[in-house]
Amino acid sequence: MVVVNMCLLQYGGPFQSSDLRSENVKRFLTAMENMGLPTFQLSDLEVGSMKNVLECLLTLRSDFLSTSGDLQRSDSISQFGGEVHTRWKILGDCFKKKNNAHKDEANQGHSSFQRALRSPVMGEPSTALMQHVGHKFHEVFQLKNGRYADLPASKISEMMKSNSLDNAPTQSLLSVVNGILDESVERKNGEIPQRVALLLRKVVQEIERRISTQADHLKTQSNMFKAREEKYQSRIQVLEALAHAMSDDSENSTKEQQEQHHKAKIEDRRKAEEQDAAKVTPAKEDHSQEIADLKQELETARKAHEQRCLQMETEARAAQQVLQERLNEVEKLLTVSKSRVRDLEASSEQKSKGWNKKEHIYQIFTEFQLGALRELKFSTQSIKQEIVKTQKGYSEEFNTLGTRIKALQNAAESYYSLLSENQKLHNELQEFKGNIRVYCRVRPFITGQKESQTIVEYVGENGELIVVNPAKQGKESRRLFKFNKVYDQSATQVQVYSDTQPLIQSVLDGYSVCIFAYGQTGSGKTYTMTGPDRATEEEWGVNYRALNNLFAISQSRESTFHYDISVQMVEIYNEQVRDLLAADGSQKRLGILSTAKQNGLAVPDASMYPVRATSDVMHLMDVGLKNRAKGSTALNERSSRSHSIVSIHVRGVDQKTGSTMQSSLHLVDLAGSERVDRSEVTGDRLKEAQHINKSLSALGDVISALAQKSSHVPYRNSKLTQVLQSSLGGNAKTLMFVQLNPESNSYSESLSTLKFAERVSGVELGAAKSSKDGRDVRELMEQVASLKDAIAKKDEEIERLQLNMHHGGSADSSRYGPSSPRTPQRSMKLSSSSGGGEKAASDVEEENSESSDNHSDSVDSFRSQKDSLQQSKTTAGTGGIIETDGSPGSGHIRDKPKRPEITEKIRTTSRSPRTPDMSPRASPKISTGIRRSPSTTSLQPRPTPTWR
Ligand SMILES: Nc1ncnc2c1ncn2[C@@H]1O[C@H](COP(=O)(O)OP(=O)(O)OP(=O)(O)O)[C@@H](O)[C@H]1O
Repeated sequence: MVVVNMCLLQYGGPFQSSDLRSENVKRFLTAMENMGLPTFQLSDLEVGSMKNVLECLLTLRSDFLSTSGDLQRSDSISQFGGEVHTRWKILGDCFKKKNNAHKDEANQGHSSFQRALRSPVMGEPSTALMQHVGHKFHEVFQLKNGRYADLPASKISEMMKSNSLDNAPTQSLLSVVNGILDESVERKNGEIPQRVALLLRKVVQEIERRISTQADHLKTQSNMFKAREEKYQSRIQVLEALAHAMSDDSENSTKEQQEQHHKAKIEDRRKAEEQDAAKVTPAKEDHSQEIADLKQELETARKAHEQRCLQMETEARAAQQVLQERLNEVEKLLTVSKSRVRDLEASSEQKSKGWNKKEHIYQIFTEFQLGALRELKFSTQSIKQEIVKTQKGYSEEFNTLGTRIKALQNAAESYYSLLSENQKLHNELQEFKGNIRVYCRVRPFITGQKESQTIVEYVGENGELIVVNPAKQGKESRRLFKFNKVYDQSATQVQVYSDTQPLIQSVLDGYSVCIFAYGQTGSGKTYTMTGPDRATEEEWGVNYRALNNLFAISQSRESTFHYDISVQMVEIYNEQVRDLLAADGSQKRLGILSTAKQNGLAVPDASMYPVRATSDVMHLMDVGLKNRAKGSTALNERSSRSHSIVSIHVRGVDQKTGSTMQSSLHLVDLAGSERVDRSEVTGDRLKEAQHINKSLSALGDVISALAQKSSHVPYRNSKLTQVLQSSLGGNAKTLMFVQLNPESNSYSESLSTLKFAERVSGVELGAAKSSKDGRDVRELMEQVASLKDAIAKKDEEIERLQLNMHHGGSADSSRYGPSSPRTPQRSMKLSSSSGGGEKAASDVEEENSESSDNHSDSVDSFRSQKDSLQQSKTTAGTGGIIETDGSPGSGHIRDKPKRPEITEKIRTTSRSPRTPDMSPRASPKISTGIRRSPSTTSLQPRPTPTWR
C-alpha cells in the first residue's frame, strides 16, 4: 500500500487535477486488463477501498519482477504507447527507489529489519537479496570440513569482523552456534577453546541484536498500522459528519442519494480495510509468537552458555588454584633443595677441612708412632731383661709362698682339729652336766592370786629349791630339792633359754636331743615351750628360740657343713598319735615304728616340711597349735589335753669329705600331770586324764629303767615313750623343764611333780648336806670351771685361725705347731665311753653351769686340767669316760681315770637300796642329808654319735 500510494503520488500526486488523475488511472486500468491482470475500479480510489488496488498492484509487481526486474514487457506495454511506458518506468523506478529506500534504511539502522526478513525465522529472503548481500558472508560462516575448535585464528578473526557478522544470514549464525555447541557436547571434557568461545559470544550477541531489532521493527509496524487505522477512523468520522450534514439537506435528494452512495462506498472501504487489518493481525501474532519463541530459545541458549561459561570459569579457577598450589609446592621444594644443597656444600667443605686436618694429624701421629716404635723396640729389650730378672724373683717368691701356703694349710688343719676338739669338749662338758638334765621353773602368780600363799620358800643359785608344806609347821614342813637349775618366778624366757642353748649346738654336732616340759595343768609348760598366745619376740618360748638358734648355727657353719632341716609335729591324745600338720586337717591315727635305728623317724607317716627360716617354723607351729586338742578343766580353762611333740630332723653333710650325719630335736609339751580327783573330771575328760597319767607314768618307768641300766627298758608301755625312744637313752641328751605351780593349794601336786623330777634328775638333796659331800661337789665344780676355761681358750684360738684364713694372711703356723691331720668327722666319732656315764658327777658340776661362757687361760692349761682329770679317773680304775677312735698316734685321750672321791661317791649312791618311785603320785619324802638316787650312776652307756 505504501508502495502503491507512493507510486500514485509519484504518478499524479494530490496536486494534480482530478480529471487528469482519473484519466491516467483509467489508462492504467485498461493496460492491466489488456495484460490479463486483475484491475480495480476508479471509484475504489475515490472511496479509499484499497483492497482491489493492492491486489492489482501486487500482481503487477510479481509479474514485473518475474521478468527480470526490468520493465521489458514491451509487448504489453507498447500497447499503451510511450506514456504508458514512461509510467511503468516511473513505477519501476518507484520500486527501485523503494529498494534503495530499503538500502538507506539499512544504512540508517533499519537494515536489521531487512536482515530479519532474510533470516529463516522470518521467512526466506529473496534470492536476489541473498545473492546481492549475504552470499559472500554466508560462505564465510560456512564450515566445509573439520571442527570450529580446529579453525585457525585468522579464520575466526575474519568471522568476528563486524562486517562479516552484520552481513551474514541469521541461518548461518545459528548454524555456527549449533555447530560450536554440538562440538562442545561431543567433546568429553566439554571444553571449548577460548577463541571459539569468543566467536560464539560474538555470534550470539549478533543474533540477540538482530532479534531485538526485529522486535523494534515489528513494534514500529504495529504502530504504523495503528496510525493508519486511526487515520481511516477519522476519515470515516469526517465522512459520517458529511453524510449527516447532507442528510439535513432534504431538498437535494439526488445529492443525498449520492452521499448515501458515497457513504456506502466508504463503508465498504472501511470494511475492506478492516478485512486487511484482520488479515495482517494473524501475521502479526505469528510474528510475535515467533519472536517470543526466538527470545526464549535465545534466552535458553544464553543461559546455557552463561552456565557453561561460569562452569568453565570455575573449572579454570580451580585448575588455576591447583596449578598455583603445585607451583607453590614446587617453589618450596626448590627452596628446600637449594638450602640442602647449601648445607651439603657447607658440610662437605667442613668435612674436607676435617679430613685435611685429620690427614695432617695422622701424619704427625704416624711419625710419632714410628718414633715410639723405635723406643718400644729399645725398651722391649730392656723389659725382656727385666722380665728375666723378675721371673727369677717370682720363682723365689713362689717358693716362699709355697712354704707359707703349707703353713696356712697346716693352720687350717689345726683349725679343723681344734674345731673338732671343741665339739668334743663341748660334748664332754654336756656329759659332765649329765645327759639327763632337769631345770625347775616356778610359775609366777597369775593376776589376782595372793603371793603370801606360795609354797616356794627358797630358790638357790645352784639349783636348790626349798618348798614348804602349808599344812605342817617347823622343820618337817620344809623339803629341799636339788636340780640342775631352778628358775624363780622372775626368770625371763631369755634367761631360761640361755641354759638350753648348748644342747641345740649338740643337735648340729650329731646328737639327738629331747626337751620336754612336765608339770601339772596350768603350771606354765606351754608358756615355757611355746610362749603365751600372740607372743612377742621377747616372749618366745624354747621352741622358737631353739629353732632360731639352729638356723643361726647352721648358717655360721655354712662354709664347712650343709644342713637340711625339716619339721614334724604330732600329738598323742588318748594314746593315739595324730598329725598336727596334716595338709587336709585329717585326724587319722598314725603308726609308730620301732626305732631300733638311731635317729630313725618314729612316725614316718606324719607330715614333714623342710624349713629354711624361723618364719617357716613359726607358721608350721601356728598350724600345729591350732590343731592341738584342748579342753577345759577345773584347773585351767584352756588345758592342753595331749602331749604335743615338735620333731626337728637335721641332716648334715660335711662339705669337705662328703660324709653325712643325722640327728633330731624333740620339743615336747606334755599334758597336765594333775591327779584325776583334783581336776574333778568325769566321762571323756576322765578318760583323757587317765591316758595322760598312764603315759607320764610310763615315761617315769623308762627313765627309771635307763637309770638302773636295766636290760629291759619299757619303751612300749606308752605311745609317748615309743615316739621319744630315740631321744631317751643312748647318745641322746634329755632336758626336762619341771614346771611348778607356787600356790599353796597345789602343794600336793607340786610335791609329786618335784619327786618325779628328782628321780629323773637322779639327785635328791635332803635338808642337810654332809661337809664331805659338799667338798666333793666343790672340787668337781672347780674341775668343770677349768674345763670351761679351756674350751673358751680353744674357741678364741679357733676364731683367730678363722680370721687368719679369711684374710688369707700368712698364718704363723709355727705358733700353733704341727697339728694333727685328723679331720672333723673323725674327731666327731670321739665320744664318751660306753661304760662311763658319770651322771652324778655331771649333776654336781651343773652347780656352776651358768658361768659356762667365761673364758680363761690357754690350751695348755686346759690340757693339763684334762690330763689331771684323766689321771684321777685312771687312778679310780673305773674305766675311761672318753675314748679315742682307736687310731694310733691320734694323741687323744683313750682312758679317762675318775677322781677317786667321785667314784667313791658314785659307788655309794649306786649302792643305795632305794627303789625309784617314778609315779607322779608318789608320796613326798623329806631327807635330812644328801641322798643319791640309783639312777644317778646307772644311766645307759652313750654310744658315739654316728656320721653316716
Ligand atoms: N613364767 C610365766 N610368766 C607369766 N605367765 C605365765 C608363766 N608361766 C605360765 N604363765 C601363765 O599361766 C597360765 C597357764 O600356763 P600354761 O597354759 O602355759 O600352763 P600349762 O602347764 O601349759 O597348762 P596345760 O597343761 O593345761 O596346758 C597361762 O595364762 C600362762 O600365760
